[in-house]
Amino acid sequence: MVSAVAAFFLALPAYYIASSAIGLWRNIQVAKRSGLPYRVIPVYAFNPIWLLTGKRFGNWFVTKYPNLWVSKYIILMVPEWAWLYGFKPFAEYGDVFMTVSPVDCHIYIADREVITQVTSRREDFPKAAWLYDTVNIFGRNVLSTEGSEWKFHRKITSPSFGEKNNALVFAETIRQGKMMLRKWAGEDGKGGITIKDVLKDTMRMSLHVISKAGFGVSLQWPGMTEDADLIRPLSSESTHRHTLSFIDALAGLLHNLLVVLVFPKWFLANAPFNWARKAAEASLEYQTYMNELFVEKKKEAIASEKADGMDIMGALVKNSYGPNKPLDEKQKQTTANGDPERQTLTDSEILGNAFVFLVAGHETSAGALHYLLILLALHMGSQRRMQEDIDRIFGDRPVDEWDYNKDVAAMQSSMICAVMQEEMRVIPPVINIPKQVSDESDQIVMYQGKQTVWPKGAVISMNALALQRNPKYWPSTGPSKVTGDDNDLADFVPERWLTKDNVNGEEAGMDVSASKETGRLLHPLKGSYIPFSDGPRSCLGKRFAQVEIMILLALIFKNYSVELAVDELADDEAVEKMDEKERIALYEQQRATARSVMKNCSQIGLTVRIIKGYVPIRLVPRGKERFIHLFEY
Ligand code: HEM
Repeated sequence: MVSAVAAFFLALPAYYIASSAIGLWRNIQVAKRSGLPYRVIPVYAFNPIWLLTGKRFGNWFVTKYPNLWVSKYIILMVPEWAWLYGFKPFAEYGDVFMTVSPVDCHIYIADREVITQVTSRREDFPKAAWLYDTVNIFGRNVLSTEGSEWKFHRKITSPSFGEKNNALVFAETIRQGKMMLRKWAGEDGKGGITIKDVLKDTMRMSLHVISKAGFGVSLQWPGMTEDADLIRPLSSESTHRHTLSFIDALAGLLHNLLVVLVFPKWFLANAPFNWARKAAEASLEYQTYMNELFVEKKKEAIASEKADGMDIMGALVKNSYGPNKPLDEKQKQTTANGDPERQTLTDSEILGNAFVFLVAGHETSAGALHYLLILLALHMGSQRRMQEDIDRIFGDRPVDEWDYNKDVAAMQSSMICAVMQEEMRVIPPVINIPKQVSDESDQIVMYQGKQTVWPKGAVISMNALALQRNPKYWPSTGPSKVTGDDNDLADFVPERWLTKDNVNGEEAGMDVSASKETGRLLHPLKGSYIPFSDGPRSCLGKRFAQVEIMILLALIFKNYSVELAVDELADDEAVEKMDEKERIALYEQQRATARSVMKNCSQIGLTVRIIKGYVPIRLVPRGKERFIHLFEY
């Protein structure tokens, strides 16, 4: 008996090695047939044990022994190599290459023509929808579905992201931005307050905007009004006794998103851990609030109220229940699959879509704004140029007179837009946008003028970060001032978007003609700029996010400059006594610290964010800067 058990355990590793070797051999044959350059990686990069240990060990090895032949194998196995090494692997292996492991063939792309083929041939290269299965917990939706079901969701949800909603985003961002400024610059508006957890506040900011523009619920910042965190049902018909406020339910759910998506609710609710029960509570409270909102919106839709300034969920409910609803009640109960006639979403689908708007629109915008504030504190010249454009566009007009139609159009051809575009070029919130080759058949893709055969079912990553640093498509303004590299494509240089300053554009193959959408800003070649993805499955909330980010930049930088806070190096009194030279040296020291913190990013959740440390900043009234005016631009 003992020897049988021992034999079994001895056989296990042998079986594992043999099956891995056979899998690897098979996948190498597939890679050879494809005609793509490929690299063999002996361990599947998403092996859970490797995922936990590989980043530290792999990155240490690759950094310490970059020229060893083993490093060339390890580099593509290091979890998050896409963030850590940027364009480097593509410079070495080509703009499209395949990794071959015992488990799969995975295709990575940083070539704009290939990206355009993948994004435009939607049925040949569907979304890897299985990656998003878990976000169906509150109902099926536009983010997680594919095929005819996705088409249906997209058709119904797109109109609710129209201009009326964007105007609502504009107005609500101003309202929320004013409250955030009161927190950051103090009630007297004098600034000088060190803000440590910038991301926490930008998260609150974007959550409040989506709460109003997505669900029609107005929220206040803590301490701004008495009923900021009031706990009350959102429907007069509800008798539910809430235990969390609406904002705490949303924030709690998003904070525990991975846990809620992975574990069943009954398990979390009964688990012996406080964090698990809190996650279950937030999820239940969120669901109850949403059901209450739904009841109210249905009443409004039936009564034909709130035609203007409609929030996204309100527009979806109106489509299903309003007087002009396309089809009858019975059809709402059927499934979308194979039902091309259907014109309205079911109740569960409306709630499912509301949830993904919250998830997709919250962290992405908040993260971008967080990075923007730090990058502008690091790049004082760009900050100054943006402020000049803000003055030109808004002049002395009070904020209440800012106008959605006029001002957004003007911002789109200004340094405000350049700064935003550049931030998403160097740090795209979603680094690897996932696709797959259709399960039905292999697909032919043209790469560098030749046919390549992409094996059916293969996973694809469109690597936005490497693509957007590819020197074939992007003009460098010179050697990097940060790293000394021979181009500055990994650096934040918003000026490269201003066509009149862009001397390298044509040489680098850029289409430097002003685009219709962005006026005098650089118009990237098709497929070379994809922070919002591209093609029919690109981001539904692109304009929503752009309006939100640009108007916030204008609001903050109209009256304030943003500087790095130096509290950890010197207190205010010490800074006061310093001469110019000492201040410059101090700020340079803090800049170096900020840069090293910013390297410590990771895409653990949905988007990239700093995982260790933080970069504190301060708002300073314009004209009263302590540091940044001392630097030459
Ligand atoms: C800076 C902000 C944002 C960025 C960078 C961004 C980026 C993206 C990307 C890369 C995708 C494609 C994902 C994939 O195919 O796997 C996507 C899809 C999507 N985004 Fe955004 N997003 C942002 C803001 C928003 C906002 C504010 C909303 C809604 C309020 C939103 C709603 C969506 C939806 C619904 C989809 C799925 C579209 C479909 O599959 O048809 N996003 N976004």
